[in-house]
Amino acid sequence: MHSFSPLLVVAVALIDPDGRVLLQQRPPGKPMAGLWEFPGGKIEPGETPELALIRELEEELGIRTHASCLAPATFASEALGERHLLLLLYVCRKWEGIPEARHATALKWVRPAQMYALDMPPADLPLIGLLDALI
Ligand SMILES: Nc1nc2c([nH]c(=O)n2[C@@H]2O[C@H](COP(=O)(O)OP(=O)(O)OP(=O)(O)O)[C@@H](O)[C@H]2O)c(=O)[nH]1
Repeated sequence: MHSFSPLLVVAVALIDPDGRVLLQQRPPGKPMAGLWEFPGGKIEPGETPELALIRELEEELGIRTHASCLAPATFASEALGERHLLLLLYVCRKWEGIPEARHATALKWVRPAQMYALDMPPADLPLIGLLDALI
């Protein structure tokens, strides 16, 4: 039987009071360098998705949030090389601190409609319409 071991990734649309969403640009040297993505990363063994996201937000952006501020929004299911990516997307409107690009090349706040014009990972494209409807 074919064994299926998905790559579990958690990501978040941080939404500011103007309805803009934070994207970060993947740095050189990483797969998909230069593409604009939602902050997040792989869920480590033993972590809940929410704790993985809280950890990634601290590491990548230097901001703090709580599980109660993370609302599950949608997910993406997409082939990724030899693996299969399951990307769990949350939305969050409340955090502490000002996001800074600790890992990314750059950050930018964009409205969902503007995302269609940006280079984003293939898994992210189906998520844009949902965010557009949600915000
Ligand atoms: N964070 C994030 N990852 C995404 C998005 N879309 C997408 O396909 N991915 C993929 O999901 C995976 C996330 O892994 P990562 O490399 O960013 O996460 P990480 O920080 O745990 O990795 P590292 O510790 O190996 O550097 C990558 O293969 C990345 O290309 C997205 O919107 N946000």
